[in-house]
Amino acid sequence: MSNENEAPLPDGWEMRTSRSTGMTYFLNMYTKKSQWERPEAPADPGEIRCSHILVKHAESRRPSSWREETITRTKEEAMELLKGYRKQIVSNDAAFADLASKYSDCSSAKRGGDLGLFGRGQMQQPFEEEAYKLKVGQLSKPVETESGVHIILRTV
Ligand SMILES: Cn1nc(-c2ccccc2)cc1C(=O)N[C@H](Cc1nc2ccccc2[nH]1)C(=O)O
Repeated sequence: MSNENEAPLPDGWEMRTSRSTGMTYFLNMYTKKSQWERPEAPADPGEIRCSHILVKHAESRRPSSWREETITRTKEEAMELLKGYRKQIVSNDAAFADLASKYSDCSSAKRGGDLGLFGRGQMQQPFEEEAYKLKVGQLSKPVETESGVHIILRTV
């Protein structure tokens, strides 16, 4: 039985009682791994799944995409475009996957921006850092990487 005075558990954890010993342990609801110590930080989700809309610019690592052979827009112009897409999504005037499939400069545009499942260490650091902060269903603020400027939707 948890003491009602105890602080609530960080996100993603559940308190369980061992059938064999009656001792309390803690279960990471994402990875199903357990531990005896009371967690002090949100449970690491292991792999997550995200979709994104990428707008490249002239300073992008590869200023070319399925949409445009040579991308010449400035970083500022890319950011303005992306903020416009984000506004349409937040106001429900457009669906994320529709805008991604039309305007994203990433080849994942063909899948509505879906990147599939990924773990830490697979994506460029600024992208990973922002993606792992998101709760499922949450849309990020614009994020800059060497590829360009992104908005990220966490889906799993
Ligand atoms: C990381 N990744 N996954 C796909 C992908 C996934 C599923 C289906 C098709 C393509 C494409 C990419 C990729 O790096 N694309 C690059 C652009 C890009 N740069 C990224 C940096 C971080 C996250 C996603 C990113 N996408 C490109 O097309 O020039």
